[in-house]
Amino acid sequence: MGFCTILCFWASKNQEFRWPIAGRKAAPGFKVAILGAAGGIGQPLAMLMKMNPLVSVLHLYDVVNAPGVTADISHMDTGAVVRGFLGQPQLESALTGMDLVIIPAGVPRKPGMTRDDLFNINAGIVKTLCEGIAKCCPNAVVNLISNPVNSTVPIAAEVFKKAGTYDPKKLLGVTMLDVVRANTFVAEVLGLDPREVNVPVVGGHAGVTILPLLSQVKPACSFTPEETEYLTKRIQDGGTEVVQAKAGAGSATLSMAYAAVKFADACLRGLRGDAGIVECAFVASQVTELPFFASKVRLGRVGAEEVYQLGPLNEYERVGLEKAKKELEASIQKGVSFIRK
Ligand SMILES: NC(=O)c1ccc[n+]([C@@H]2O[C@H](COP(=O)([O-])OP(=O)(O)OC[C@H]3O[C@@H](n4cnc5c(N)ncnc54)[C@H](O)[C@@H]3O)[C@@H](O)[C@H]2O)c1
Ligand SMILES: O=C(O)C[C@H](O)C(=O)O
Repeated sequence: MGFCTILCFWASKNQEFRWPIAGRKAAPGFKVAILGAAGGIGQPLAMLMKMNPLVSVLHLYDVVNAPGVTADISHMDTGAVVRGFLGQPQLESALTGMDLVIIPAGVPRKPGMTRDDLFNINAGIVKTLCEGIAKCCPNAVVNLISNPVNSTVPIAAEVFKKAGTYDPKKLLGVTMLDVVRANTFVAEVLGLDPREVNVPVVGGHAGVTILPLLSQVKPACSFTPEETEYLTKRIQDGGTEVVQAKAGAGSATLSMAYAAVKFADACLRGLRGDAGIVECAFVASQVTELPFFASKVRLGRVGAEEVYQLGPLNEYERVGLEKAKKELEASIQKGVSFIRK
């Protein structure tokens, strides 16, 4: 039996387990927890958050392999103090005192599945984790990655409402990967560096609910109807493109970790009080008649401080919006009913 096996066995029996066992005092900064930290997204996300100078404490929670990932990440010579938490008995310790909780816990798609096919497993996981957040860090900003985001965000909201801790500004469904993909694919068509391109992506995070607003791309540009059709479809199917290429080994993990860190960093800069931090996210919204919708939001000291309207849409986008709302409504309702049943 190797040292790690003994450690994992001991950790699973010992609710007070921490890694490292003796740690140094944390420098000023934000305390961030990753739930699902040993997964395909969780591991590179943990690595990138350990490199973020705004993070002083990084808690890595998972139901498997948290000690191994924590030992590994803790050897990086960056500022954040890293602690690992393994299994449900350690969830409360993982969450207590956190400013930001990032959730990539849950199962990913295999070829042929929709994100909604993940609902039966991931809904329960998100519910349990959010109950922990409501109890241990009710003021934390939550970045929810677990699919189907269109339903897991409403689930989280209902859990927080039930616990009496719901603050719509603090619950953000992560749709940053859609923006990252849109920037990349649009830049390819325009022959630009993707860092020069910004594409707002609104609606939700599944199929036709992913609605890129190509009429609002910066820098200002125009597309032929064929380019619009190609880009919209490619952005909507970006996740499926990766699922198919991975052929059963999961869905996007590395680009998602990159996108999650880009979004988490924006949230932390907002919490710090930086002005003008605007990103797209799936949030409680009055932009349409639906209770949740992804659009640009201004991130500030208390989370999503302002939710922006969609701006002028062209006819192609107006048609897309109607399709998106129809599917979104059902997904939101499914999430709400899971808790209210
Ligand atoms: N929002 C997005 O844009 C986006 C992008 C990519 C993937 N995702 C979703 O993110 C989720 C994770 O994807 P992945 O590729 O990292 O999957 P993965 O299977 O590689 O990792 C998931 C991790 O979650 C852990 N986990 C399971 N149940 C848990 C629980 N109750 N508490 C804590 N951790 C738990 C697993 O042990 C595993 O380590 C999936 O639902 C996937 O669909 C979302
Ligand atoms: O496509 C998936 O299932 C994962 C994720 O939602 C993605 O967009 O890559």
